[in-house]
Amino acid sequence: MLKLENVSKSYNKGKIKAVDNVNIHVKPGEIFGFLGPNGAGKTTTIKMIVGLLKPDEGKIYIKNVDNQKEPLKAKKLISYVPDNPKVYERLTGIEYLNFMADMYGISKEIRNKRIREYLKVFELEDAVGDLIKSYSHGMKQKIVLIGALLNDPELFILDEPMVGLDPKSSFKLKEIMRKRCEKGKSVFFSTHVLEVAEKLCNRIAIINKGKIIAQGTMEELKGQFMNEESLENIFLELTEQ
Ligand SMILES: Nc1ncnc2c1ncn2[C@@H]1O[C@H](COP(=O)(O)OP(=O)(O)OP(=O)(O)O)[C@@H](O)[C@H]1O
Repeated sequence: MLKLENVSKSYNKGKIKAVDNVNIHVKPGEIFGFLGPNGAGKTTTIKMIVGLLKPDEGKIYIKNVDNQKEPLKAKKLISYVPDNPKVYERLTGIEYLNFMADMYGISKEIRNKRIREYLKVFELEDAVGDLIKSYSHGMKQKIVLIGALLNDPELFILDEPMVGLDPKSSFKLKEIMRKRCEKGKSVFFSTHVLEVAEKLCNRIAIINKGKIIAQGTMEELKGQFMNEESLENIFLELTEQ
């Protein structure tokens, strides 16, 4: 579903190596957690996957589509929720959702069904006619999530999705992630919340100083780190070296 091959990216004319020869493979039907301390290179990696940044080296494939060679074809397969969603504040919720559906060329019938369904899930039905600038931070996050789900993406990519969501919304999002994966679709998300990653993810990669320092299922990681019981211990041992 998603393959990163020897991907690297530097900032400031090579002075900061944000992502260093990263290899990641996400399979269909997987929830994949991308973990790492602050400044490890998570957002830079995600921005390269979604086509907002160009890798200095390496290749990224989404369902075997090279995201540099065929960017539009690759973008049709994904949806992206950034860590700090900037929404068009002068649109109403429903105008924004229709705009997103137009961008992906979704028919009226399908979009109306999906919009109704997700507005109900995230309890935004009453606010959808109001301007987004009147929304709380959590409501803005939820409208962006709904917008990103409208194209029913093969690969759903989220940067720190749980931050700012209340426990109920966070629970609903996790349910949506699980259901998508049951249908053979995939989710790739970064998080600092290790308990969420441990419970939710089929596989995990840990990045530190731009390099992947561990990748596998929880069982595989526990096998590698025999003395460590929890993901938190493994994470701390690896990232404090
Ligand atoms: N636009 C930029 N210009 C220069 N350096 C940058 C830029 N964006 C990120 N960096 C640097 O690249 C490295 C990786 O940053 P990145 O934002 O990818 O990490 P992150 O793992 O997402 O961090 P966090 O968990 O704090 O969001 C850091 O050293 C950061 O300071």
